[in-house]
Amino acid sequence: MSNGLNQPQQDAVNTLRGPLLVLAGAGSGKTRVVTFRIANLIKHGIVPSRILAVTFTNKAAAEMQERIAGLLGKQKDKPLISTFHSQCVKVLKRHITKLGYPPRFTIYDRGDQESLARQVLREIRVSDEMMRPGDLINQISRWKTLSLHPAATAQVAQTDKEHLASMGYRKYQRALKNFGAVDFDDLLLCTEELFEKHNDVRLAEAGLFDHVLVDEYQDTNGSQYRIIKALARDHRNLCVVGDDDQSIYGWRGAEVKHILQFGKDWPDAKTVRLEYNYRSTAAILDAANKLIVFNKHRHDKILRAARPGGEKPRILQYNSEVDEAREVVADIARVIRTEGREAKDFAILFRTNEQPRPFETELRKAKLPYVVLGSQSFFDRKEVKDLLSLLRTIESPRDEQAMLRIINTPPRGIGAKTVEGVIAAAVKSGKTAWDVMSGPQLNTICTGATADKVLRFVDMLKKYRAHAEMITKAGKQRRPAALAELLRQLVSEIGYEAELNRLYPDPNERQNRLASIEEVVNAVAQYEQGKSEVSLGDFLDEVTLGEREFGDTKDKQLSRNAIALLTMHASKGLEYPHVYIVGLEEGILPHHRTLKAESGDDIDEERRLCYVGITRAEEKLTLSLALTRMKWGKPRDTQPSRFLFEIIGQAENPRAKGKR
Ligand SMILES: Nc1ncnc2c1ncn2[C@@H]1O[C@H](COP(=O)(O)OP(=O)(O)OP(=O)(O)O)[C@@H](O)[C@H]1O
Ligand SMILES: [Mg+2]
Repeated sequence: MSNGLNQPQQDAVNTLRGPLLVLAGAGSGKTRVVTFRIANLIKHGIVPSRILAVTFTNKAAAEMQERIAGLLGKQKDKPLISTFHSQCVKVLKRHITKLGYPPRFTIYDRGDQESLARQVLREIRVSDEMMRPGDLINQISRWKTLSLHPAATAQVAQTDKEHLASMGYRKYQRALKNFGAVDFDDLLLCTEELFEKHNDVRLAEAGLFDHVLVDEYQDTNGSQYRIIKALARDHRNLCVVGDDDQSIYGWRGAEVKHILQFGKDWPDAKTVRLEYNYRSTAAILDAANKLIVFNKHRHDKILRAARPGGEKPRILQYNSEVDEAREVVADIARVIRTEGREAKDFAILFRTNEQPRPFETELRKAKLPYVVLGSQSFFDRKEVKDLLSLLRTIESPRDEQAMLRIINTPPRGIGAKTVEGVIAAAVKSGKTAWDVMSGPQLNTICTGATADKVLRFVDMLKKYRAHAEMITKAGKQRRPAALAELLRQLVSEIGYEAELNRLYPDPNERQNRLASIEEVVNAVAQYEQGKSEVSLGDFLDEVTLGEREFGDTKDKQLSRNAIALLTMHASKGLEYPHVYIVGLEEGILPHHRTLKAESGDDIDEERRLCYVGITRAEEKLTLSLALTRMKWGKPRDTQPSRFLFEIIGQAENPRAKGKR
């Protein structure tokens, strides 16, 4: 072994051309191979910016960028390390007009999607009891991850509910396009469609790179799979790494078959297997291996511990979820105190988003620093949404969701009646609400005084739009923090502070709200730093894609040294010395939704999720459960998760028997 790579790892890193698959278990150094291979390609003269590496999360992308800088030193020209979604945004920015969208499109987040769904359901007269906006969005997303367009869903819909959803989907999609907006799934679908229908676009985009590398390949869905294929088809320099045992996004349309059939798509592919796990001790790895053999349909794989020995995982039972939270936190505090560990060495892993609450309470009581990873609560604050909507309206006036949110916030005398009139006129004439508001039709909708108010609003937006465009054009010549300054002016011109005073009589609350506005301004200023060209649209995209965060950001908190609270889904690829997996109960892990399903496939995915969780631990793993848990305000008895019995060897494995 040299330079920290074992023989097969070196083999992969030194394979500089052609299709390459690294199929290997958790912690075996797959991500390390991707990173070292990029560095090696650069050493062999590949221009860094002609290398594209795709990862699943922004955090993974940032970590990889850092590791490469560590290997090569800081360089000006960098490889492009990106998530699927960010890369698609770049493609769409260059070519989306070919699909009939405006060049400046908006990306809808979950909140925007739901409010549009609410509108659509109202239009087709579906009540909340029949279908909630969230249900419609989930169904649409399921269809989209299968690359089904509205027309196709009318064919596959079977139940009444699915037929309604199909109708809703058609309306939803039409409205999105009208507003010049796309949702997260569309980012992938539209890119796929562009590549499929416009070969010139595909050639131009594929021609930007000589090498494509993909981490966590087991979790690619159909669109992602086809996008990657389209990008790598000509140069064939495609390296994918993954682990079929860690495929945990089947519910989002990911298909393990993509990784298992890599050799069929690329017959000359070289396959490398890694058999040593460098992350976890043998005792932890043993638990993981005992669990995962219970799954059907596995690719046989060897995974040995490079770190011998270690402590056996602990299994702890508590009377209630409150006890569980208190004792886990007390345990962490004890280890920090007596073993000289730091807060950032710990992670508490959950199955559901509701679980962290009691833990947060206990951590606060214990005055331990913590960070909840993967939560977006800051963006859900009213004042932050208001401000971002205002910026979005300035950037892209067709974005009706954003405009309707702020047309009368703070109140400027444009009532609901006027708004309804504008929308009705827009629908009737096939125009956007913005066209109606800024055209002669306005006078037929409202009285002169109201029309004046609308016009003043329109003019204000136009003024800021022109201002923002000037800043973009000025490039490097712009004043420092020019966009942040624009935002400050805007906040003052609309009188937002006075509005806060009116809404929140409590001075503390007001101060809080004001602070989040300040954070948005700060974020804009940070975005501008060191960029040669800036634009409002670019900033907003970064925000929506989660690349840019505000407030007490995760990064800030992490560098502040904090205990990580995260779901097992979000923990993919990460590692911590001490890991606590909590709530190991039937109904939580495996999740109750999967218990109903007839086929065992869903349970298998839950088992893989548990496997992902266990294999995050380097030195010490603690599994815990509560014997009772509150349901609708009453404590209910629980049952230990079947996975616990499997781990400790007290479950019969029908598959192991069948094999012998
Ligand atoms: N040859 C090696 N020598 C020493 N340490 C190694 C070696 N290969 C990998 N490691 C270390 O093992 C740990 C796991 O590596 P890495 O994260 O690349 O694994 P992975 O296969 O991507 O895991 P996962 O499946 O969880 O994504 C890291 O801390 C890495 O630095
Ligand atoms: Mg990895």
